[in-house]
Amino acid sequence: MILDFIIPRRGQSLLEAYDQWKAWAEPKVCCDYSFHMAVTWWNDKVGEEMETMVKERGVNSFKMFMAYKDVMMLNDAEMYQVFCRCKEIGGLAQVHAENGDLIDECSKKLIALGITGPEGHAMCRPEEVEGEATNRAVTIANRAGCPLYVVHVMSRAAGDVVSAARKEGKVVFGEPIAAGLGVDGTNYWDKDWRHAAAYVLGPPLRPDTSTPGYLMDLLANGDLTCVGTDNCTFNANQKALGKDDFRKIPNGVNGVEDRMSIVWEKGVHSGKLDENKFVAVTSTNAAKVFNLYPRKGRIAVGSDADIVVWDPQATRKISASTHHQAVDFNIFEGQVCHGVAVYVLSQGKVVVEDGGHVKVTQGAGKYIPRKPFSDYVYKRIKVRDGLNQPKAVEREPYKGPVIDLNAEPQEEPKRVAPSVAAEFESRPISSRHGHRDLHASGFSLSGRQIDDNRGNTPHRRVLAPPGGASSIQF
Ligand SMILES: NC(=O)NCCC(=O)O
Ligand SMILES: [Zn+2]
Repeated sequence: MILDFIIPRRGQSLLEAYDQWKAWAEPKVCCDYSFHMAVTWWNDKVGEEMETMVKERGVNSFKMFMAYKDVMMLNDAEMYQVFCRCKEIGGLAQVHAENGDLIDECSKKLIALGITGPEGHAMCRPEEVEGEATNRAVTIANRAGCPLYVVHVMSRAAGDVVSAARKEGKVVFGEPIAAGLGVDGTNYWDKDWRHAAAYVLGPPLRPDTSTPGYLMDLLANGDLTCVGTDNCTFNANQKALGKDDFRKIPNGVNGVEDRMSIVWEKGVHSGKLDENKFVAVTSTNAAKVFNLYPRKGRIAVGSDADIVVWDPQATRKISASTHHQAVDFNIFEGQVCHGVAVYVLSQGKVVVEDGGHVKVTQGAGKYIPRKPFSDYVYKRIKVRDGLNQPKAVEREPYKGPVIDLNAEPQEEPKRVAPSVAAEFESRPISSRHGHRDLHASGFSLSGRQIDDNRGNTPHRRVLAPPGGASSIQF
């Protein structure tokens, strides 16, 4: 089964986008499928449509972009609103965590410096940009009391944020993808433009070559939960839209077809995961998080017969020349992986046999609606909400005087000589607060006044610094 992302255009109705994606899928899809919904803009109507998505279309996960400024990016306040809405309707908030403002600024600088190739894509979004956004998403989710799923965790920094949040007990899930576990970001510096551009995705692969192994370690210890792919392929001539400007290279790489082999090779064959953990991170955990379990993610009477017969000893060499995906490049080209799917059954029918021969029927895949409030995600949240209702302090009402800080000042005391009073009144009104600007006053913090030398004029003292709520004593 696959879960695809519906991505409405900014301003487009979620329902309309759903219908469009469904119409694309229905005649072609070869296995069961369901949808996540991206929330690329926000207003009350979007909030209402999210509820319709959950109740009438079986969509229970909503992705927000913290990157792609001016196209799909939401700001923090909008994210908070969407997270709150997710919580009300039992949806799972998903984030693409990168700081879109910083990426935008930095990429402009790089272009001005003449760095236009794919390496610029990695240089303008270093891992702190992912780490910061991941931390911000965790914070916003925590303020909204909403569970969070971080899609495509691509760096040590982001992985560490997810680990720390989980250690603190926050309901946060992190998803590495096949690309991040199988290859690294040194490819962006390849001399062949076509090769380098083929690896462009967001967040990028990291030039730190220890990153794939580190992400696998987090998967092994349970800090990361499910292996996704974010499969989103473009041919070389489509990537070439950005031949003179890395910002125009369409983001996305392959992953679905090779995901299982990559996880087996880098995880099980390396001794980091056992076979049971392999099943959990490639299937069962996702079924639980997205509320498909036990229909999917389990082999048992009553569950769907989507089954892989796996030969752990067999090997295969990954190549664009033999793969089945509609793309002319494979980011795992040449890798030899242990672990081969000898047979695959979908809905009880054999769709792959003899270690690779595919025989599917287009349109045979069924849309699988998903219910909200998945236990795996929401059970802890519900208990906590029951225990932690915010409560006001009970106290006697305040009965003293209340001063209106915006009211016109009282008449100046009579004892101030008229010329001094005129000088005081002539100080400009500050544009920000509508009050007199004490920084420009003749008062001094030492207590010295403009009229100190005037015979019997009384002495005035400022009790609080300028800019704050000062009171002047006579
Ligand atoms: N990972 C990736 O670049 N996919 C394309 C859209 C997205 O950024 O999620
Ligand atoms: Zn994304």
